[in-house]
Amino acid sequence: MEWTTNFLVWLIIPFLSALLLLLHRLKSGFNKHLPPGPPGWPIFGNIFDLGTLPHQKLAGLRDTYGDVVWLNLGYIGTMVVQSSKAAAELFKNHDLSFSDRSIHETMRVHQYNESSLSLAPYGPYWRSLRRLVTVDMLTMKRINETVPIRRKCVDDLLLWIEEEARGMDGTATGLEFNMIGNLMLSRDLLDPQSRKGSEFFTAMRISMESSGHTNFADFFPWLKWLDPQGLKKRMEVDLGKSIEIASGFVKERMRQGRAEESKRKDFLDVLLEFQGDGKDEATKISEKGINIEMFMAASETTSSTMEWAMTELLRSPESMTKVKAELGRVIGEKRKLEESDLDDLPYLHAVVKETLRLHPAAPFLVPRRAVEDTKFMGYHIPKGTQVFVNVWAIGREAETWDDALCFKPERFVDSNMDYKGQNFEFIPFGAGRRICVGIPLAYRVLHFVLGSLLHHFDWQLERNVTPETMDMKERRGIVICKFHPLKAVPKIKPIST
Ligand code: HEM
Repeated sequence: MEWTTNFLVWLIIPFLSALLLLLHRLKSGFNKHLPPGPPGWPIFGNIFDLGTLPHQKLAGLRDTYGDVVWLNLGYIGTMVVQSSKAAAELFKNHDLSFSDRSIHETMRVHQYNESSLSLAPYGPYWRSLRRLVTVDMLTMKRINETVPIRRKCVDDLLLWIEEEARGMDGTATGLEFNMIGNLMLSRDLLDPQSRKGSEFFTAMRISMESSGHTNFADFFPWLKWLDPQGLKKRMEVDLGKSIEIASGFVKERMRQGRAEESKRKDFLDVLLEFQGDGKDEATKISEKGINIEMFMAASETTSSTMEWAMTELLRSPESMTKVKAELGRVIGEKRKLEESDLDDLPYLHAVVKETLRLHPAAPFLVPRRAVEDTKFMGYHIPKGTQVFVNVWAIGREAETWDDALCFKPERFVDSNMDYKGQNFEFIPFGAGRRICVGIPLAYRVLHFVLGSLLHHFDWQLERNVTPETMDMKERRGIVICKFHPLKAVPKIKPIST
């Protein structure tokens, strides 16, 4: 009896899936002019074409299918933009049509997506959240007010490295978390005394990894309730833990009033004040949403960029010598790098840009979604299509970049090319309406932390590792980190403080 039931279930599920899929594709433009793409499997479509590192696998399809590729990921039609030409067309002429977000199932746990800026559907709620963040939180004034906090974090880090002499392994991530923690909550999340801080950090890390996995429930909506890989369940636990800890911080602050010791407003104060006004759509903002979001959006992106920068510099001793020579010339050996020095360090800027070109933290941006049926480069793109802009492929396209695969910061030294969304060959922070809101903060953090690490120490590879044999493998996730964390050995230089 049980056998018969199982047999019927396994017969009916694929049949129903195929039928629903066919109806869906007919309705959403199957018979219209979609971009070309690989043929795919029945029912599953192109899910298996994604491989373990989809940005790399899809970049390889450009030669066969051109600048815009179509994939059927189960039920979800997906357009992949693979060239700077197609990206320019998208952002200059169709930004509004592709300004929605595609939301993965794991991001729905604890209603996370409902109070998130990066996942908010394009509309009035997104606009008011975005205004809150750009006008109140991440302004130049606020970033300048928080210089001493970053100074203290970097000093602690330098001291810690000096004492432990343990190299970079895990350090950049820790530092970044610490820093954003301070900016958001005036709190040292990585204080070794703070058990809550380290629990928060671990839970967030696992959440980020879980949300980057291929989840069949994203491609077959009727599997959502089943959560076949258990990813949503795992996310519920880990994100739940992060939210609980962050909410604890918020409640504590509400009890205590503003952080007495600094007398400076931090972002959490801004948020709490804003919630009080009650006139705006975004009054719905809950402590869990925007706080967790800022940790997620800011921490892994900046820390993985720093790790890749250090990796590339250790692989390219000539660039390492040049960047250290510039720091030596501008700062000298007698003092530390300050944020006010950053404008005088063009080679350091070029190192960061070259790193973002080869290793954009979010290789598909944050996936977009078509708000309406759109005619794009002669193709019919149905409403609801998921859109990947493959910035990893764009940063390596041979037509734009000489020696595209080589790390050569010099290419940016006398160039006006910037990552602020105007040069479509170089869009690691995205472009258009939904461009990253954190660019001004990321700019400060990346240059200040990397510059300080380079100026304060001489870095070497571990024994038995050479620039040629260094491991460059990527780990899949929402943010592309190094698969094996970088291990580098610091040599302390005598700098008077
Ligand atoms: C190296 C550092 C960073 C990189 C590479 C990066 C990259 C990105 C990318 C690619 C997007 C999507 C853009 C698009 O769809 O066009 C994005 C969005 C976003 N980023 Fe960043 N980011 C970084 C740092 C930060 C920081 C420091 C913060 C905040 C403190 C932040 C907050 C956000 C938010 C809130 C969004 C969503 C914006 C929206 O949907 O309107 N990011 N980021």
